[in-house]
Amino acid sequence: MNEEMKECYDTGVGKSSIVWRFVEDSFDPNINPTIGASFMTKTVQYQNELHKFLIWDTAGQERFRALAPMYYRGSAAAIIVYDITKEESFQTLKNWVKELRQHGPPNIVVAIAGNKCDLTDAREVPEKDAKDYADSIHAIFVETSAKNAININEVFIEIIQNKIPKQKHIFTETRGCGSS
Ligand SMILES: Nc1nc2c(ncn2[C@@H]2O[C@H](COP(=O)(O)OP(=O)(O)OP(=O)(O)O)[C@@H](O)[C@H]2O)c(=O)[nH]1
Repeated sequence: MNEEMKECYDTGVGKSSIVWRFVEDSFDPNINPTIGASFMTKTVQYQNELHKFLIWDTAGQERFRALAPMYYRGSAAAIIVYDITKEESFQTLKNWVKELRQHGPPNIVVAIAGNKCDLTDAREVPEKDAKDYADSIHAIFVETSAKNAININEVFIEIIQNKIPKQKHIFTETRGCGSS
């Protein structure tokens, strides 16, 4: 991990909630923080083909951040999550992008998810700023709400459209610090 990742703001951005919404179509307002990492799978049909996602949901707490490379090293795609109501989480995300570029697989598909878009009154990160940043690094970008099921399936469909090989892992993370 680099020096910039000392400050970690990726816990609680909604990584697990996004995965739960995608895999189980449910939402738990009292979900516990992830310990270490959790693993889930989901198969979706898209344009007459089955695509199986093997998803590592990494922990956002700083004490787990050193584990992240174990999960992203073998991954075909990474969903990096920030909270649109927390500017710091967007800055942390940029550090994660740098880390993935430096140490991740060379052709990893990167998707940026600005989660909690249902909390518009508390927004701190303008959608345009995040979209411009994502475009500048050729990443997929969507604003999501795990709570209201907004754009959750769309993130994964966009990853399929970016032509990741079948049966590859997905790594979700939020940071610039660790993952979730
Ligand atoms: N309003 C709103 N709350 C959300 C949303 N997604 C998650 N939350 C809430 O945010 C809190 C943290 O969600 P988690 O899914 O545990 O976040 P995480 O990023 O996995 O957290 P760590 O496991 O600590 O890294 C929980 O109280 C969720 O209910 C969302 O889209 N909208």
